[in-house]
Amino acid sequence: MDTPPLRAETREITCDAGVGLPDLLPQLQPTGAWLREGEGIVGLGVADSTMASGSQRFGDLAHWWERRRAQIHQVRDSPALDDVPGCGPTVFASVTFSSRSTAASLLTLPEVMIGEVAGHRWVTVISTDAAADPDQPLDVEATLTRYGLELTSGTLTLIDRPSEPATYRPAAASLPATTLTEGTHSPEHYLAAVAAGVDSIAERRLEKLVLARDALVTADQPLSTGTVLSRLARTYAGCWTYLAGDVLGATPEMLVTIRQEKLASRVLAGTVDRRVGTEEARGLLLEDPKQRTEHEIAVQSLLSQLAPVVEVISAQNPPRVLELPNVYHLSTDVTGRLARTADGDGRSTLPPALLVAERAHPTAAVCGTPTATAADLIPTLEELDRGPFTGPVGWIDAAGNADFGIALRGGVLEDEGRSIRLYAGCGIVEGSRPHEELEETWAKLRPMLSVLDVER
Ligand SMILES: C=C(O[C@H]1C=CC=C(C(=O)O)[C@@H]1O)C(=O)O
Repeated sequence: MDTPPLRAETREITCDAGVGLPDLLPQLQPTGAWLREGEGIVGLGVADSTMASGSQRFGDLAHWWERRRAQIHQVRDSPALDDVPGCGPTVFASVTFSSRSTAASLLTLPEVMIGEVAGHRWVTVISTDAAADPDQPLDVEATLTRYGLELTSGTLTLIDRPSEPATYRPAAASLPATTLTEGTHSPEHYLAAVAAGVDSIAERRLEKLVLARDALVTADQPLSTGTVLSRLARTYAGCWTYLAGDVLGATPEMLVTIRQEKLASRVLAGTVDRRVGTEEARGLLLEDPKQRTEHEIAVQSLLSQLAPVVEVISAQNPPRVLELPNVYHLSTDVTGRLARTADGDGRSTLPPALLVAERAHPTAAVCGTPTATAADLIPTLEELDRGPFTGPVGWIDAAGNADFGIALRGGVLEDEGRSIRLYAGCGIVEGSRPHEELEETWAKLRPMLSVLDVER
């Protein structure tokens, strides 16, 4: 199919003093987001997009972006932005956990992107007007106006911004009243699924598997996605707050970060509720063989799955304890270097980011060991289509840099944003107790429940 070439213009900007992306979000209707510690990228509108499904979904999406990015004519007003990851035309990505999911895996190229990374701030506007004269500059200001933004002398503001920048703070931005209801199954169904998983482990059919459940939050009006993301980005600032398609949340787990040939990952497995004190939690995680085994299985799965595409890879050892506002996790950071291969013309190339993510997915933090046995057993016991939950979520820029988190601690918007289906799961190993795992799912649902103002 013939697709028209796209034009992209990136401009360096400033914002009012003290105003960052989380302050702008409640007034915007983002179509993509990726934020950590107040920095990141937010997308508005859609310039182009694609969907894929089945076992070829990673390859199909990778192929689309390889072709599409080569068709974008880029202009930048500042060389300082040249090597900033995520700057310029960037797609937001969400890939389903299972190749058998009925949900779509997708890439979205927004029409407008606002970014802030390492002190650099910018807007990128992508022209969707195929009939426009390619020699005429893009009307960046007019495009921004359509999204409620104003760019004057290089300063980006909301058109109807509050008179005092301090009142950008979204404390007052409210959400409609919400109600929590049971998901696809009852909590008893989850207890039975975990008990059956423990039995399969006792029969030595597998060593570990991750079992999830869902819960539904409904409202009488559409939920403001920008407000939900802004709240997550503030409360869970150390996590990666994400939106791609209909999936959003704040994940603490990084599947792969790619910066040219450099690769990094953060593996989490092993959890203790934050209601326990720090010293006690450290003991419960670092000195419990069950938690250490569950964690080690997840680290080894990532290392062995990435082995074919890396030259060098190493994992921090021993793991450390990561403190989040809702839970503590055992955490291992992994770093490595991607292997170059020769393409058809003999040029040395790096594997596309989506194909690296395909290798890494699914780790035993979201599936199990052996992977194929766990992947077969999970749908039988969960009786759930996870859709994008526990799949890779993030972004890829035109230079091939990418961040793919694991879509955890989040949910999928349904009914035109009037409801959101939340998901949480737990790693099951020998000795796991169903009631403790059910309680752990509540701790993992807490970030979303709290930003949605849901009392449990
Ligand atoms: C499957 C989830 O978490 C995974 C990631 C970190 C710790 C986990 C655990 O301790 O069970 C899970 O493997 C979830 O948050 O829904």
